[in-house]
Amino acid sequence: MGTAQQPVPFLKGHGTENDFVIIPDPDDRLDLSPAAVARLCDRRAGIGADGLLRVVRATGEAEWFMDYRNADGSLAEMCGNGVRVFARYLQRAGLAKGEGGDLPIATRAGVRRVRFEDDGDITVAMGAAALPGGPAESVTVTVGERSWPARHVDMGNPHAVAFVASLADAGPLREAPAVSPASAYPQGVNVEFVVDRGPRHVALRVHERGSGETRSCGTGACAVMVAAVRRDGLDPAADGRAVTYTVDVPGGRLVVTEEASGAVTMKGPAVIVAEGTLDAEWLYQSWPHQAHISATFPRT
Ligand SMILES: N[C@@H](CCC[C@H](N)C(=O)O)C(=O)O
Repeated sequence: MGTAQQPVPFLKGHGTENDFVIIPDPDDRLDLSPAAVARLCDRRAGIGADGLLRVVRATGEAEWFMDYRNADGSLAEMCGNGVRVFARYLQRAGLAKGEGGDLPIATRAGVRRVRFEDDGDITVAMGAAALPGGPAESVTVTVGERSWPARHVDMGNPHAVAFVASLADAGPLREAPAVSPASAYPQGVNVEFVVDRGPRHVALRVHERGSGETRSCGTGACAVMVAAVRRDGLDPAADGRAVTYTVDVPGGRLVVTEEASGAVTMKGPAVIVAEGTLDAEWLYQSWPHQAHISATFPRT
């Protein structure tokens, strides 16, 4: 449990403007309720962020576990931008053993390896995408009166990828798009809207499960790339050649590669912008909306 009187250190960072509160908690002492996470991520009454990264010491292949939470306090399996920002924090804190090689980081979706590039970017080995077959392969995304066919892509967390004529077509995205059949996504879904910008170059908007529309989504960029490769009739496995796409997001640019093995890598920036301490009494106070927030995955 956290000690209510002790200030709680935090940092703030972002990757292509997908922003995170980072809470170092090496010894796993803090019990951050969904309400406390939502309070921290609130852009008016809190620090403000799309999600939270709690840094916890792990045992096994990876020395550190990324406890990722969405802005509404719910848990998610994986966060692509988050894992780069998490790695940047470890590097800055002198905790990134394996620098010069690959640094393993544990997530709920399994271990992800990151590499610090000479140009300052961080590359993440995101694992292979899963492309569910059968009725779940093709889903329909609806916003208001408009609907689009979409592809179900799993990057450790669930995505529905819809190719659209214009990024403005989805409107202001104040609410989560409806995705059917709902049975394809029993835990909810992240939705990407995608347009072409040129050969092997796409741009997206994203509505994230648990966070709303954000300026970027790393797992979303990978899901989009994997869907675009198939839409474009490319087959890295059959050709025995990696394929790379540039994926523009509202907050910047990510470069995503699918290897012949199916392994996906994502390269992009990660920045720490501030650090400070949180008032623990504010953080741990009971909150009237607590009853409306639920976590849908196991805690670790
Ligand atoms: N922004 C993230 C994805 C965060 C999790 C997502 N909202 C979910 O619930 O699956 C990324 O960069 O991948």
